Amino acid sequence: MHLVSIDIPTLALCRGLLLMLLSALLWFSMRYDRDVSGPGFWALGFALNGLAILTFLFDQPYLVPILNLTNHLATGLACCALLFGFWRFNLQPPQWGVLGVIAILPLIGLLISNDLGRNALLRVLFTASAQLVFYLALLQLLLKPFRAEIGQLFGWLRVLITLFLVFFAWQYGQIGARYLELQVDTPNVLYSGIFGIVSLMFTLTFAIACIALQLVRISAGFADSAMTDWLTGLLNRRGLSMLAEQDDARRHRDDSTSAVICFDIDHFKLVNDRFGHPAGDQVLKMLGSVIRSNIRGHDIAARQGGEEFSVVLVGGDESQAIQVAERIRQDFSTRSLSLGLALEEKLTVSAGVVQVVRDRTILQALDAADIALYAAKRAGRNRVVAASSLASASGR
Ligand SMILES: Nc1nc2c(ncn2[C@@H]2O[C@H](COP(=O)(O)OP(=O)(O)OP(=O)(O)O)[C@@H](O)[C@H]2O)c(=O)[nH]1
Repeated sequence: MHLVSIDIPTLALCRGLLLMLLSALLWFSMRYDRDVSGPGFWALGFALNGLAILTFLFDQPYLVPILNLTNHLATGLACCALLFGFWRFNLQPPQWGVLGVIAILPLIGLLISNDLGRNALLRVLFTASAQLVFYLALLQLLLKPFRAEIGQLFGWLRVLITLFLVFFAWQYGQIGARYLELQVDTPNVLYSGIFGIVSLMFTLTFAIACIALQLVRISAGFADSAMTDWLTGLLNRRGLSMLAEQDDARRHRDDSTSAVICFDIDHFKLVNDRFGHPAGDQVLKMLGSVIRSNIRGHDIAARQGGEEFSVVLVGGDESQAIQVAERIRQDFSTRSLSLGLALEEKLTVSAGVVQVVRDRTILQALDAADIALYAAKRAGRNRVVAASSLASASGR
């Protein structure tokens, strides 16, 4: 009994064309992305997938060998491109062995089925095995999102793939049973039709999920650049305020400390006046890189504007901050020589240091560090002054 009548070529046409369309959309989205390699491979993968499916539209006997070859080659390469795209997207190294298996299994299936001439089922089973390897590799890859924003989408994709794998196992389990000439009593046309529709829905949802992943990454990139200083790559004032708030909440929760340092390049105006703004920019970039190389990964570094930089030593105290500030001060004056500016003296920085006391915020501590910084300037520059030393001096 036929409950529904499903026209396989029409289904193939819809699926092939929709995949091409989604591939074009992914291609288009790459205009807004700095790292285009991941989505570029997805676009290629979906286009190849579409091409493989469109081969089902033709049924002229003389075309069968070339269509079979195209279908198998395109299916294997499509899975490789999609997987490779996920590796690139997730900033992980590709596993070439897995790609090799996925690309070669469908071709082996094609060769064996032609040589043995038994029937087309063997060929289908080899292609399905390659796809199974692809889905399993993908499931494993989706366990490790490279940034928090995409974690939820990765979770949804895992659920989608797992559900599809159930259908996949059911369909190809039946084909395998037929190949082994086991007795399976199923209305195959209807079931293949249902599998065709499920497979269509899955592939389209999968392609749309890739577009969504790409959009989330693009918007996360925009958010990052709104918080980043264009010249040094450190945080800007906005980024600093956001992370400072997070650190305030953490200290409140853990009842722990942090320390802040403010830096200002001494007589920086002279550099601009004598060597021009581009040379001044070089000096600012260098201080940014000196700071970055002297703090730990979870510390916060920002260029607040002009030649003023600040650092939050997360979980640090005043004595650690003095050490770090001293290290940066010395490193900066040594490395400034490498810029080759014809200055009579080395370039130097002054710094103000303060420990963030209980019930105060990082932004309040930065104001106190600024006062210490200007005390360092008044005392002759090229030195580190702790806010606590000012308080004890004024208390005396
Ligand atoms: N090249 C460059 N210069 C900048 C930038 N932002 C601010 N400046 C310059 O930084 C200089 C700051 O000068 P001042 O505030 O007078 O300070 P200073 O010359 O460093 O003197 P002291 O801080 O008292 O040691 C000005 O000349 C600004 O034009 C920037 O993004 N690039």
